[in-house]
Amino acid sequence: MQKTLEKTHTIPMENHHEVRNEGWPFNTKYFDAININRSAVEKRVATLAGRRSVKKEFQAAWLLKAISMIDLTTLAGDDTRGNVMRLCEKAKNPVREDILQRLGMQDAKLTTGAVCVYHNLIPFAKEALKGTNIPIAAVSTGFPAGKISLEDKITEIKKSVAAGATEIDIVISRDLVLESKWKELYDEIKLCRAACGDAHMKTILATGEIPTYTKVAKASWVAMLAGSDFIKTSTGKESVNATLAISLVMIRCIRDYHELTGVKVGYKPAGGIQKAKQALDYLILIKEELGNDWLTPDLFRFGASSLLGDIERQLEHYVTGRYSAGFRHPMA
Ligand SMILES: O=C[C@H](O)COP(=O)(O)O
Repeated sequence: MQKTLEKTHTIPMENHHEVRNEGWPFNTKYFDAININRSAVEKRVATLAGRRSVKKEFQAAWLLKAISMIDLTTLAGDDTRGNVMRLCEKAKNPVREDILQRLGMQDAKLTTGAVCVYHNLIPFAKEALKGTNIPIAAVSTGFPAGKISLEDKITEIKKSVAAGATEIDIVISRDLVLESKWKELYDEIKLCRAACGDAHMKTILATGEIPTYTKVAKASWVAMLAGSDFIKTSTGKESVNATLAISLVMIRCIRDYHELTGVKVGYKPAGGIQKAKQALDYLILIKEELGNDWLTPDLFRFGASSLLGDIERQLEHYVTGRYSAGFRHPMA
């Protein structure tokens, strides 16, 4: 039986967002008064999964949408040309043809939002993605710890852009957050943004290394004021990576920044998002807090290495009624 999705989409598939965040003059007045109540945040997200769910054909449509917002990532010490080439093939064809056909989505030209790799693997991604519009994101600025000089950070960014990355994921100096050196942090991020040129910049806060939600919120503000196109939770290498609670804190800052400036900054939770169900929880949170405008690859991405495999498995279950073994959905 064909389970076509054409009439059941609840989220638009097109991207409309074109305006970049050019930043805003630094002033601590925007975030001085922030004081986040941790238990209120945790209570709000704890009820999310119980209160809201996405069913059947809506779920399949949302999962396809989620795929279009994945930064399909490999950031491993043993990355090779071969596994980056395979990753890119998966980014181009994220769901098996027979599953897409049964969903009536074979002509949707579905791809992931981007691929995300280390700098020295950009040429292989470029080769594999030639002729597509799939962006190459590179992690930069001394990823994952950020413990290099600012001069070296700028040089790294410029090299990645020159090599063909159109998105740069930078890591911030966490010590500046820990010591509340907000103006220094602003200046550092602003210089990184200038070095990115036309490449879009996602600023990784590494929230697992920031001790309070209040500091996460303040760092989110500084990153946006300095011109980040996206704010991103984690490198995937911290002991605590993306969580719904941290996401709530960060996306409310995005909402408030939009109210102040009229500019929409994107959001990227990353690290530890492996299951389709988790992805749906994030999408529900975004829809509830920011609205449908943010449910586009221009304003929302998952940073994930293995999420796609589980989503494909759930889609196969939707069309066949059976679960296949995880190894049938290799590479993400
Ligand atoms: O930015 C992306 C993360 O490094 C991916 O983390 P993950 O391997 O836990 O999915």
